[in-house]
Amino acid sequence: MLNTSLQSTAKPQETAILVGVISQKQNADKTKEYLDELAFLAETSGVQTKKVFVQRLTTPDQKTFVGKGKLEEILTWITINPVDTIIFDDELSPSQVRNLERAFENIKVLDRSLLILNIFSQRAQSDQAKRQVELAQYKYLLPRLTRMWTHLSKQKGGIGMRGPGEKELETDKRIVQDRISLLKEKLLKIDKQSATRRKERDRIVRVSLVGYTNVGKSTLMQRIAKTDVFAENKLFATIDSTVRKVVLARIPFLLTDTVGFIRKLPTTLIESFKSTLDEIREADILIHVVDISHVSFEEHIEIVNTTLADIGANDKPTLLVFNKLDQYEPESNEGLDKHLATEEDLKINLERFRNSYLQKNTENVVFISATENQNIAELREVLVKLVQERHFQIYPNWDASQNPMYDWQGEI
Ligand SMILES: Nc1nc2c(ncn2[C@@H]2O[C@H](COP(=O)(O)OP(=O)(O)OP(=O)(O)O)[C@@H](O)[C@H]2O)c(=O)[nH]1
Ligand SMILES: [Mg+2]
Repeated sequence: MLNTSLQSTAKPQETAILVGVISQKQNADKTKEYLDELAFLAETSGVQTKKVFVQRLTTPDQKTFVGKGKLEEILTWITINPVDTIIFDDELSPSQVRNLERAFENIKVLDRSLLILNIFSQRAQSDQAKRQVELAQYKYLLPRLTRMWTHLSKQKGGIGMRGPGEKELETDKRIVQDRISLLKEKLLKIDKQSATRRKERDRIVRVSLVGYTNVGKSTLMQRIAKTDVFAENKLFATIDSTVRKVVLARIPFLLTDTVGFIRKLPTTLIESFKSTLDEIREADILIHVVDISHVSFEEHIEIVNTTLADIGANDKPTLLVFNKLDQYEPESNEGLDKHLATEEDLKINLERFRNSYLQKNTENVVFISATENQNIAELREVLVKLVQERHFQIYPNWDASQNPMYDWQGEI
């Protein structure tokens, strides 16, 4: 009895199928991994993946992303196994969206960008972040203002719905354009305020935590700043930056937790989040956190470095922190079998990573586990060294004993 009553009241979970292509640019392994990540993104926004479809194509089909045959196959599958949503791994062009919506009547058509935008809109807390996401959503939708628009706005609840989609009346491009201008104006005002606020903090060393999404930035922030910062095993747990004042070895500095990066981040989102990214651009020191237990951690490092270069923040003193050491499975030097790996292999693996990244101009490499408290003391030592260097550049005559206000503050 209890079971049925529970079932009848619980809202059924939204379901989806995912579609990706193996192309000249993206081999089978990569595609599988991207689709795993897409499934994680879907899960993060409350959608359960029912099936994944993949097609080999030189490049994605211009009209419908996948070819005719594959489209038929998907349609047949859906007839037997109805789902709410179909999610494509790459950003769809406006005409692809139109064609796919014609093919998949009554099913929501989403792409990776829209899914990410949706997660951002669910998670944004501050006025600034909310408006930034809204702006990105409008910019994304403007060239796609066709059936998709009304389609989204007519749906009751579910993903792809928050933000602009809710306002059914605003189906007119002009209204959307007006809204974009208004949002830009408001954001400009907020920007000016935060620029002033940042200036006021100018004379204190600023450290920013950066990295791919879900690597443990917020968890590490908690370790260092001993505060409650929202950390969760979901993508994009942090959208708004959090700033904390920290004192280590009697040197005060500001520590900022920032939004994680991901591959194929919608371009409209990067544009709208420019001022949030200013926190990173204006930082004195970066702590680049990496999840060493992730199979693609090296690619993640590349993506983060490219994004940093894009926003002009790639020339800062950086502390490279390999996190989740507790979950890392070293490769055995006898072969690649991870089950045969020994403590010695672990050391050799880590040494290899350290050397390879030291060569790539990163002076400081630390291996830690933020949750298990492993090697945090070593991290602290390196961080103190970097902060001190910068601090004494700003205050050549700093004398901690003359600044007793900092004495009582906590240290890790
Ligand atoms: N096993 C293990 N898990 C960790 C470690 N550090 C963090 N995690 C877990 O990884 C998940 C993500 O951690 P967060 O701190 O939210 O990661 P983040 O980088 O802030 O993520 P976003 O804000 O989404 O970009 C959480 O479930 C953490 O508990 C670690 O050292 N070991
Ligand atoms: Mg976070």
